Amino acid sequence: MDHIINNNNNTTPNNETTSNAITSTVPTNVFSTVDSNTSKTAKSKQSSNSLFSLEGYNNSSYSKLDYLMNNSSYYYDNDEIEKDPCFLPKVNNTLHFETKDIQKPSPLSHLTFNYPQKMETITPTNSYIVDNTTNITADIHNNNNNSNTLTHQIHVPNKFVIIMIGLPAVGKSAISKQLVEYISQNFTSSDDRVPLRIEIFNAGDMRRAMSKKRFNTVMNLPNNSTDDIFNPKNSNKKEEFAKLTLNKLINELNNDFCDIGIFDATNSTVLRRNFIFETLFEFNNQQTSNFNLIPIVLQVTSSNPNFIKFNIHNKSFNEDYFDKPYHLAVKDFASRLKHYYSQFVPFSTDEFNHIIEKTPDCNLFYFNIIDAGLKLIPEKDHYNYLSKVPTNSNSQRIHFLINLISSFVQNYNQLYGHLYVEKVDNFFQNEQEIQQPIEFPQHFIQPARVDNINWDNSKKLNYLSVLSEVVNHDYLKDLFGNK
Ligand SMILES: Nc1ncnc2c1ncn2[C@@H]1O[C@H](COP(=O)(O)OP(=O)(O)OP(=O)(O)O)[C@@H](O)[C@H]1O
Ligand SMILES: O=P(O)(O)OC[C@H]1O[C@](O)(CO)[C@@H](O)[C@@H]1O
Repeated sequence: MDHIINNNNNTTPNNETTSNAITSTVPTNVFSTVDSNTSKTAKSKQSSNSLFSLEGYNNSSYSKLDYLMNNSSYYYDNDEIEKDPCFLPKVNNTLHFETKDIQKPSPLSHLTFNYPQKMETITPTNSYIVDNTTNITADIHNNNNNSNTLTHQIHVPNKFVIIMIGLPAVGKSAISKQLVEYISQNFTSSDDRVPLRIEIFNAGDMRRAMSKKRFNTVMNLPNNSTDDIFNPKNSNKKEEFAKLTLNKLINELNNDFCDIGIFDATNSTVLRRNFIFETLFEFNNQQTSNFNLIPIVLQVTSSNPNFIKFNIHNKSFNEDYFDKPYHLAVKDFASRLKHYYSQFVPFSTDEFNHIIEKTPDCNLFYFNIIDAGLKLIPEKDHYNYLSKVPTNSNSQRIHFLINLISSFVQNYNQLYGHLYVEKVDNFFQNEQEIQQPIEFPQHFIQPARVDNINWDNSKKLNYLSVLSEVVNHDYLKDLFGNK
């Protein structure tokens, strides 16, 4: 459906006065925009054919507006303006919209824009944007000082990208799934709100899918070949999978298949995160982007050795190791973890501040979950940066989601974390029963996954034995020594 800028001036157009009797005086055209803090008005430079012009906008808003305008059709008193309207090259940050042979706006006439449908979702990013709703008001003044005000709001919906950060096996994927559940549950109970659709995009799944395509197998231990992609010296391969995952996420958001994309990867280096933020902000500035993407960082940290051991244990049953014996899987994952610890840089408030300094017109949110929510983060240590003060329903959506995530994080331990902590405690209950390492029995040579289904106490003791051997005091010291 096309969107029409309607005349919202109560003055009814009067055909008698909309004759072509335009004086040679160039009408003063005003294109004004409103934002929640300030009202900005850009007056036209008077130019012979200028219908209106805009000044004071920066490159990105200029290019979007330029695109918007060039892809619109224009009607003047219900007659389509036949000659393509065009823009003069931008001079001094002023956008001049010109038509070659249009009659100049006459008293009380209508000017109508038809935006192509996709324009509805274009995200202008700058000063003329009000929380992603663009108020475009064009006052066409004539020399009698009558004016018609043409107003239209372009709603540019927000979508959200939750960027998980954390070392392998800290629980990012588990928490992502819990967050999906939490958000979905809280939406179903709401009255008139449209539920937000959430999807998880996991870089490990992408790696496995791509490797499967390439080798028709996922049998190679990711860490047991010359191709060790977890070794920092091979990081470019891993980066490719991350890029593919992020692209997939952005595409699905842009095609409106979901509203929130969770980017589930370690995102453990500043370089990677810079890439993510730049990609998202560039997307927001692109003319072809249908939505404005708001990044939300959710960092998961765990320093409890039992948590780490338990998680490594669980990881040895994941898809990377479905055909591998338990002890090999544990060793391999432990070695992967070492690589990650050696290069991990936690997301910090400095990094947060740096991003918003570089991109002051962005929105950015930052949350932490530490040790399954056992360590509480003071509310003030969750960071919110909203460059645009919300006013309308579009921004209510941001507030609603951010409040929801905030309450998920603040109450994480009561909501989900305590169950996990219980499981860890149960798992280690009998650890003291292990006197010395046990010989690997036959079932350890079988694929680990088979064993995991119904492990009895004796198997558990064997698991603990292997774990204690691999993830031992020296290993943990080495791990944390790197930090
Ligand atoms: N908060 C948690 N709630 C429930 N289970 C958890 C939690 N944290 C860790 N786990 C357990 O630890 C294992 C590893 O967690 P998970 O796979 O979520 O880690 P991850 O950070 O996504 O790891 P990776 O980066 O290697 O994919 C899971 O199988 C899960 O059983
Ligand atoms: O590319 P990143 O940020 O290291 O994260 C993805 C990787 O993290 C892991 O989940 C680490 O265990 C792998 O499965 C996956 O390949």
